[in-house]
Amino acid sequence: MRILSEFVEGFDTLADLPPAVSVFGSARSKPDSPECELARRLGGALASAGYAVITGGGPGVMEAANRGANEAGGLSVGLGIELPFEQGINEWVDMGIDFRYFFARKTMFVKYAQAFVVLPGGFGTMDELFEALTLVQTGKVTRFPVVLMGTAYWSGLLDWLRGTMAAESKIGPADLDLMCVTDDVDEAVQYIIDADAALAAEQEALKEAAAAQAEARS
Ligand SMILES: CC(C)=CCNc1ncnc2c1ncn2[C@@H]1O[C@H](COP(=O)(O)O)[C@@H](O)[C@H]1O
Repeated sequence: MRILSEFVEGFDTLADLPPAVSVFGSARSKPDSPECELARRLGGALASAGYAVITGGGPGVMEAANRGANEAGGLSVGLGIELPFEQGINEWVDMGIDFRYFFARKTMFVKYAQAFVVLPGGFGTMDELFEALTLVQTGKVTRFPVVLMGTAYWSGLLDWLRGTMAAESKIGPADLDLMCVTDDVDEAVQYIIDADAALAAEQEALKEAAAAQAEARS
């Protein structure tokens, strides 16, 4: 069955991936647009910090992030999607997988990444952003940093989330803190590194507490 084989191929191919960050953004942005320039610098900075960069493997912001990672000597991953106006996986991807189903592909973006960075984009980008926020909000993934880059682009949405969605109690006040919003590549990467370190410390403390409990029982 194609659906199952997409999960199996994804899990097999990505099993040995080093720590990675998924980067999202518009398929339509021109290579010389500010968001592509930002995505390229971000891809490079993530690669320099030791993260593989995962994108949707398409054009625009995806291609720019893959390009930045590739040029900085990092691992550049593209999880492509079969579309009627198919353009193929961009040339900056070292490890590419093609999916027919969005939902199988979306599982891979979350399962194999330590964090999401979301740059300006359209419906596809919104879908990916709000899926990540829902997973964090409901505790289906823990401590998953979500970074929004492009403060001017996101400000209208953030105002609405604060002024309408939170004001009418459709989300909790703390839910808005699930995102870091910045234009600064270094700040974005540092936020991810800090969240990684906090999670590692938490897991270590849990392990030590479990070991101490086992010791006390014996
Ligand atoms: C020129 C054009 C529309 C090509 C489409 N080719 C695509 N290739 C790969 N992923 C895509 C594509 N279109 C949308 N996506 C997915 O949706 C997001 C971008 O959608 P949008 O442009 O923001 O809404 C990306 O992060 C990606 O995961």
